[in-house]
Amino acid sequence: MTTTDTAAPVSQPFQAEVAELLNLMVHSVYSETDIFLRELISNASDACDKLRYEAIANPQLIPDGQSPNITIIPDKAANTLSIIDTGIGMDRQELIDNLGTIAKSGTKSFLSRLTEAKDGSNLIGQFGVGFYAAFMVAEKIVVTSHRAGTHDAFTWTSTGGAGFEIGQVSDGMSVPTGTSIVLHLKDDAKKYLDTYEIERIVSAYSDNIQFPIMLKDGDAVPRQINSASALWQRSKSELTPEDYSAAYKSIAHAYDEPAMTLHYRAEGRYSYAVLLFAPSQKPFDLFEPNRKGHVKLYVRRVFITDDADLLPSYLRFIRGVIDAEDLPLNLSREMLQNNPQLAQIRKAVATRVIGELESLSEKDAETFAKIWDAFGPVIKEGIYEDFERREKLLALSRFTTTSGEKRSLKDYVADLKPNQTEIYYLAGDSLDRLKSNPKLEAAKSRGIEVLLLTDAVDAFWSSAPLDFDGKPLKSLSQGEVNLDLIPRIDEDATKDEPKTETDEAATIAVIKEALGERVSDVKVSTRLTTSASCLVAGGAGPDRELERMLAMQNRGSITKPILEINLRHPLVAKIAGADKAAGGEASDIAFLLLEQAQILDGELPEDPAAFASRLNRLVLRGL
Ligand SMILES: Nc1ncnc2c1ncn2[C@@H]1O[C@H](COP(=O)(O)OP(=O)(O)OP(=O)(O)O)[C@@H](O)[C@H]1O
Repeated sequence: MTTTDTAAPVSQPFQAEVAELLNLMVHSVYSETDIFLRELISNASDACDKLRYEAIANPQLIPDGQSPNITIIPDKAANTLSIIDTGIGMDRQELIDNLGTIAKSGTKSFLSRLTEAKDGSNLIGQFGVGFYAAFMVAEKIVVTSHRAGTHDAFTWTSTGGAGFEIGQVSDGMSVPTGTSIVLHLKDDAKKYLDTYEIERIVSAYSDNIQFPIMLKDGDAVPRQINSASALWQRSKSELTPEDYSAAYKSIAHAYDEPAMTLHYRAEGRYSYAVLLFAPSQKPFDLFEPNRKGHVKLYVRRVFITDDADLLPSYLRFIRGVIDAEDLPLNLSREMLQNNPQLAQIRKAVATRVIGELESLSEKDAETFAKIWDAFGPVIKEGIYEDFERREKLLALSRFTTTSGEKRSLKDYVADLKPNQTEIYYLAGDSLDRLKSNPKLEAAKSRGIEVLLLTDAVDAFWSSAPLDFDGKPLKSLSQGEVNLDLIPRIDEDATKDEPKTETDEAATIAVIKEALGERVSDVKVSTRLTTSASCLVAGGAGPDRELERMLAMQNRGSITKPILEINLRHPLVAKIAGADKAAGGEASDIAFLLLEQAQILDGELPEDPAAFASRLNRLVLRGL
């Protein structure tokens, strides 16, 4: 390739995060340096995919007779390893943007984890860091690229320090379209010049790349070193678990093992092949706000887009390929959204994925638990969004409850207590706090199981009116909860409960008077057995946890709660005989009932200083 520059190259600094990442790569003791080749080959393959796609509308982008390929050239004399593709190429700005910045916010957060981790280098292997991995083996990298459809070619050169240089090739048209990446290898990376090593890595990691990978060793005729077949088009019986694992890693650019594999061919009105995987590890972009999926759409083995939203957002963790036979190759954006065949495929595949998760949960609970731990909070978004599949998603869901972990609603319903007709839950932000929340008392005293919901998404889906197996889901911190029909199992405890004859109406009136506008109502609680008070939301409004979360995101205000009191509690009983003047003992107790309930819900009293002095006053009086 001609790399003479017409003008002096221009230096550009790396974005701060890139510089930080490179620093880590260069100094990392990470031993799995092989991954660099895999990263460069997958980028080359993506570039070939993109060119083939653009050429559907614009066939002259691919010269006659040329089929996309990737060539690897080790040059022992020059101590360089080149990876050359005939893909889409990059223009000047794309070189700067793609190889000088980190666009994905997920990568940034990965980076901070890398920096924080004691042995961050292990994480490199888990996530892959794309192109920049090449700096583990190269002291200098020269990229020469010619964007298809343009006349110019540019070079990008870096030694991995603070920045890179951009130059222009004098005769751009002498450079074939595509990208060549020349790695000037570090002394300890010379093994990558051995053809044996290259073949080993390609067959381990990149055999599934759909384009031929050619190895050109000196003057020998280049030979193909991968099988270059679309694995999803092969029949299941030909494939081993290792084939699937390799395909997953190569299609998803992943480093973990797939926890679930779904491979089938749909025939009938529409024909298409499906190869989908559920990862076993949480990818770092799972909670990007765009909630984009990662399933690639192919049409007759030609990559079309990875942006077709082939699965609902709550299945965005699923990776893989759907290859349709009967769609036109030149699918426009509108067609992607409105094509009835794609709509049909979307629906059928989502149902299949959920079905597969269902059968995995029955056949292999341990593997399903892995998927649930990593992606449960995402799947639960579907309970809220996918009305049609709500029941199925609820059935898939696993919960930590007062009876144990990983409980399904089916388990819950099987253990219902006599006369129990509802499924109870309590939402909050910490499991420990929920476990000690007084709102559980009445349920506990009857041995009733309660779902403890601590994922941020729980407050949302549980706000929809839901039932499972005909049993409505009911929050213990909202509206009326009456468990009186369900027998108590702690009869001994009830014997010890003080039988105080508190005047209900008078006590409530005193508390109301003291708290004024702070609460919407004061009621006698059926939820409490031992604690003095708790706060609940009115029956019609949202659950308190949801309100609190929405308020934190400035999406609504908190309505006034209802204070529920336990008439049997000695503190409540004290009100009757206490000084009822404004600011007197009765008022102090009323405030204390409110404020301790707030604290138990994980909130702070509105005026912590006043809270402290009231508490001190009461304690001193007692002493
Ligand atoms: N050979 C290439 N041809 C064309 N573009 C390339 C090539 N290599 C890299 N790029 C561009 O540079 C971008 C950054 O590459 P990089 O490998 O760092 O991340 P990525 O491929 O986007 O992500 P990941 O590898 O983690 O999935 C790519 O998205 C692509 O746009």
